[in-house]
Amino acid sequence: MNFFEGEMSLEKVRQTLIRLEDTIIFQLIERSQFGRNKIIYENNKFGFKDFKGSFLEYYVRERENLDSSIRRYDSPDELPFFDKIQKPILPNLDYPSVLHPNNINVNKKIWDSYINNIVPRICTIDDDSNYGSSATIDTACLQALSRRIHFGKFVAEAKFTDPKYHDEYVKLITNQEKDKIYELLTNKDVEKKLLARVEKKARTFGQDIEFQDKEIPHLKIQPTLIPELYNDFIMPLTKEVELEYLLNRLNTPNMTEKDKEGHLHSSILKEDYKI
Ligand SMILES: C=C(O[C@@H]1C=C(C(=O)O)C=C[C@H]1O)C(=O)O
Repeated sequence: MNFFEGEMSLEKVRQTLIRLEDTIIFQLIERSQFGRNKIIYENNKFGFKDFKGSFLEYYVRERENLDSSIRRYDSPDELPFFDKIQKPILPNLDYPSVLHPNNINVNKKIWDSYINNIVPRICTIDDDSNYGSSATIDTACLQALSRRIHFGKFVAEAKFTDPKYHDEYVKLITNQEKDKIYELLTNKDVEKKLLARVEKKARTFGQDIEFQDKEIPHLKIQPTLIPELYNDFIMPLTKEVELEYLLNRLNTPNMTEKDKEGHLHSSILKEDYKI
């Protein structure tokens, strides 16, 4: 089953977001076991030939070159529906293409938030020289975060097509009323439940089995950090994607069958759109 069979239901999309929490939390816990290793995010520190970026950018680029499932587009016309609806993204951008196929402004924010806020908060040790391991997990973290945040497009599409809110959205979008759209797409109840759930998951997934006999379980990560990161970065960025998608929603024709198909073969792997 995928989102496009029948109505695109908000419930189905939300279930996927919940499932993606597991991936994100596991990867962040993994990353927290290594030092911050700041040097891997700084440009020009490793003396790569003909490459001026950071170790992480180099690493991600090389990894993607090996991964045939990452599709690079030759022109904006090739972009599938959901990418067209955002500003078309051309290849040869500054940032690695794990994050490319979608919205470049958001991609930059994901990248910057991750490096400047998320990593410093979860890594308690400063530098332990595990540069390769750190970059490997960073790639997985960025992929998981990017995927989750860009799912905002599906969330927004489901909200837009919901008969209960459709007319209201059309009116607000016609007038480009950003704040009101943001307010309408925000669901405080869902957010509150999410924050409680991800803390519980962090507490559960982060237990060290070796220390199980002790009365107080040994936790690999401070569990309250995870809801903090969701609250400060992951949810706001998701909502930004939703908002931008909706602001552009009336400029684009409805999805054709071909668009639906194309989309399922697009940037984010096909499997990830299945439930
Ligand atoms: C994703 C949604 O939209 C908003 C963003 C949320 C999030 O990023 O988790 C949660 C609730 C909403 O405020 C949703 O409604 O499920």
